Amino acid sequence: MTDLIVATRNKGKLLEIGKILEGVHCRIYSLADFPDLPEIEEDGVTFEQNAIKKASAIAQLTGLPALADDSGLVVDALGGRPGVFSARYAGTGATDETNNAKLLEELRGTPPERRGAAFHCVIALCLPDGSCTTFSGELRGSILEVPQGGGGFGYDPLFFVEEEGSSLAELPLERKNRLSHRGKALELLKGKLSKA
Ligand SMILES: O=c1nc[nH]c2c1ncn2[C@H]1C[C@H](O)[C@@H](COP(=O)(O)OP(=O)(O)OP(=O)(O)O)O1
Ligand SMILES: [Mg+2]
Repeated sequence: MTDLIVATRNKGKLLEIGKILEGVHCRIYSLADFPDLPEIEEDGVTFEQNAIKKASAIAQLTGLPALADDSGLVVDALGGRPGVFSARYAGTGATDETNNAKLLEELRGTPPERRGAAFHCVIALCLPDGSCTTFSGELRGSILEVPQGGGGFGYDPLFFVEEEGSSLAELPLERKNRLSHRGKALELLKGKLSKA
């Protein structure tokens, strides 16, 4: 494989994925290289369905092997919500800020021992012929009561990682990549690429 397009509109994800793929012998494109591509509707009910939908649509439209990431936050006390709806948790026009505010609001009064959560990530790699492979990763942690740190994106300032004693937003990108749901899924993908 000599070309690969990373099919995400999320700049935080793109940065993390780009760093992990640095050593891969492949020319890496992003959606910015193809400004006319349409928005792909994420109407699947699982991370896997949405990842495959995004990657296969972009592979078809560009004629390039495409990689997509579908990920989200699964909160124990909320019965797994926001899950696949993480990006739209606070409704239409949701931003990282409004999503984080809604999460704090929904967990108000929930004690630390019941604030467990996990990030899930499914990476799909699809070829223009329609064939797809998926890789997944998970990271467990808990939801803080007050945001901590200025790095990362999304729910990072509220996601506390026990082993690090800090939120994901307090970790340098490379350290986050080493332990994150996305990092784990992409390492599996890299293992596969190196044998391809
Ligand atoms: O490491 C992470 N650190 C913090 N937050 C995260 C992370 N990973 C996923 N998330 C959150 C962000 C967003 O609210 C949702 C992903 O939604 P998701 O549809 O997969 O991505 P997106 O719409 O931002 O970009 P795109 O679909 O173009 O790849 O979960
Ligand atoms: Mg999305």
